[in-house]
Amino acid sequence: MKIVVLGAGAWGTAVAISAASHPDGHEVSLWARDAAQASAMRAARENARYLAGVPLPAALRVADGEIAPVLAGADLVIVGTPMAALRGFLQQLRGCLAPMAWLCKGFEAAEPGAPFGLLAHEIHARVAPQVPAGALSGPSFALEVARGQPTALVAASRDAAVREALVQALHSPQLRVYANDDIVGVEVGGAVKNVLAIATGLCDGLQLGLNARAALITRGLAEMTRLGLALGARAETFMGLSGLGDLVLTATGDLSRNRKVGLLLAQGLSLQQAVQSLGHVAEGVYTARTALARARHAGVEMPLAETVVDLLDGRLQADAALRRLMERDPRQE
Ligand SMILES: NC(=O)c1ccc[n+]([C@@H]2O[C@H](COP(=O)([O-])OP(=O)(O)OC[C@H]3O[C@@H](n4cnc5c(N)ncnc54)[C@H](O)[C@@H]3O)[C@@H](O)[C@H]2O)c1
Ligand SMILES: O=P(O)(O)OC[C@H](O)CO
Repeated sequence: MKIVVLGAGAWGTAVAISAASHPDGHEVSLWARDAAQASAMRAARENARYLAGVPLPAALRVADGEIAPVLAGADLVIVGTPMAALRGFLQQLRGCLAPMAWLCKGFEAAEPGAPFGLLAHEIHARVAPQVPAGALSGPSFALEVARGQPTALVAASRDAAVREALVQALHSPQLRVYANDDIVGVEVGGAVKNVLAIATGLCDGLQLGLNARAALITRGLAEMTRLGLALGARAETFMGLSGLGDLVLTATGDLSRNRKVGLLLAQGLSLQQAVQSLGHVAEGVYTARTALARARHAGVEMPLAETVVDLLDGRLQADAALRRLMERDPRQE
């Protein structure tokens, strides 16, 4: 296959490395918007800024500049940027006939005048519905995938051809790719787990204990599922890789940037300091407000997300956040 990955951050690069190492011998291009970064990657055969120490396979070509020539003849196009850049790429890809998939996990910030922001498949439906598309999600730290460590992902799309293209491109002895047609469930899981990972980082940073962490993850899963069901997802999706799987990984794995934001807030850093120190995107910071706005619009209660939003917006101090959650009225599980 000829595969193009747009965006040379940590995850775009890791997915491109994985595709270029595939036993079927795919031809893979990784496009970076920054020409200097692309040229450094070509020279060093490494993405030193985002994935230092992992060599780029010989079958991986690094591109920059105009996107159209890079896309020519592609069998699969993967957008590897954060959520905030997806709409712009979908607009550019309107004429694309090849299956495409995005890697971002989150809700877009609300457009001016809109009551709330959208999930990626909702942006796709409005901007480029004619392009066959879907999401690649699931529990996956870029560094582990780039190193070829065992990982299982989910190819989510209502379009079977997109699910099949992703499986054909990436399923390998190192990387299992499961197909799922519940794109709403897969995307709600991928977005909300980022918010919950901030909460878990905070909980662990404040040394509240393992009981508290388990309670947070379990109640977080309930919260995520409630929102998903209200938006049309299937309940069983939340028990799978893109729900429970990604929530456990991101909430407990120290490679998570979202978890790290929570840990840094617990140390007393401001949100700005925490975000700046990462050097990578932490989608939960941008997604939390939209997730909560969607929940309110759908009449769904999300006390954990609400607490994270109040914390991020400076209305609540770290140590008061847990008190508020613990002081809620008793209820049925
Ligand atoms: N890193 C991971 O382990 C991982 C795993 C699964 C999913 N994700 C998701 O993938 C998405 C990307 O994450 P990441 O870790 O690669 O982020 P990152 O911060 O490492 O890199 C982001 C990349 O996107 C590029 N970019 C940003 N805006 C752009 C624009 N407008 N046009 C072109 N390029 C642009 C940046 O230059 C950078 O190369 C996020 O939504 C994240 O939640 C990340
Ligand atoms: O580092 P994070 O918190 O953005 O999480 C990365 C992946 O989404 C984990 O599946």
